[in-house]
Amino acid sequence: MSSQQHVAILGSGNIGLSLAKGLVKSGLWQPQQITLTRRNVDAMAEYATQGYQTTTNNMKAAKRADIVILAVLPQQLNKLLDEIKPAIKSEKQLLVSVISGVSCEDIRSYLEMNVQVVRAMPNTAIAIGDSMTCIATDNGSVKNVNLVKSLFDTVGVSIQINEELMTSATALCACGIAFFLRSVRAASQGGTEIGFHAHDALKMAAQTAKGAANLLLQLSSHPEQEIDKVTSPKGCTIAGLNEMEHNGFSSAMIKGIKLSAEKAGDLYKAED
Ligand SMILES: NC(=O)C1=CN([C@@H]2O[C@H](COP(=O)(O)OP(=O)(O)OC[C@H]3O[C@@H](n4cnc5c(N)ncnc54)[C@H](O)[C@@H]3O)[C@@H](O)[C@H]2O)C=CC1
Ligand SMILES: O=C(O)[C@@H]1CCC=N1
Repeated sequence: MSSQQHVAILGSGNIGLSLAKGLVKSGLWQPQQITLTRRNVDAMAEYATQGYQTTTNNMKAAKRADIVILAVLPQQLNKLLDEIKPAIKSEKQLLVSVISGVSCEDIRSYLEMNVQVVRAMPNTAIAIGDSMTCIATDNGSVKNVNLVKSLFDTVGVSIQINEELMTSATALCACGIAFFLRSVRAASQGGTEIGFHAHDALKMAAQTAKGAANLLLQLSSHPEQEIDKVTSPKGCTIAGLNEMEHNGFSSAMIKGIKLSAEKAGDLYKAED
């Protein structure tokens, strides 16, 4: 990463601040190369003491930056674009948006400018460097897509997908964190009912979920292949698993993901 490059993160909330921390932790970026904006500058005081530039002035932050990361909520985007429009030069900045439901073309047409836009959809595990991030563009150069990929590779694993799949990626990976957390919570509630203190049950459920995910990631195997190893004939696992399926376990997850994907596609349109 060039030591001359500067990145502005506009809307430094959960995702924006986690990304900033990841970039610095990677050693590829210095805090001095990163400007953070937020409406309440006091909420970034801790970051200012670490050397990040902090400001409420989006226009100035965008003007100075080579990479401008848009990290506000969908309903806050148009106001932000109005603020930064005078600072954006299509030949200078690369815009990176993590905003759900907003296409690259939505951003260009609002700005009335042919600037390069790359979208990135991380999840909140970005805070611990374990995000699954999907990246897409309709006009970004290969060099810029690789640059954005390298930013998000510092905070987890990233893949490039077609832009039309970004709302699906939002549901599966960004919302997905909540779905898996709720299933861990439900497992811990079951654990408490069968005899464990709540904090023990939660730890046991979370570590078991981590082990299950790692079996798939490390062995590159299929869930059913691993499930077959657990389900002894006439055993207790298949009894529990079938009971869950009779109650709609897989169906509930599939329906929830489909609904989230539909909703993700409507988040920005709802603001028009
Ligand atoms: N939370 C999540 O799991 C994920 C969120 N996203 C997307 O990332 C975006 C940000 O989400 P979060 O970080 O969770 O939201 P957040 O609400 O924590 O952060 C947004 C920040 O933007 C600030 N802000 C609003 N208007 C501003 C303006 N004009 N200038 C400067 N700052 C401004 C707010 O004060 C807030 O701190 C959203 O568009 C969301 O769809 C994407 C993937 C995952
Ligand atoms: O719930 C939401 O709308 C945001 C986008 C993806 C995760 N959280």
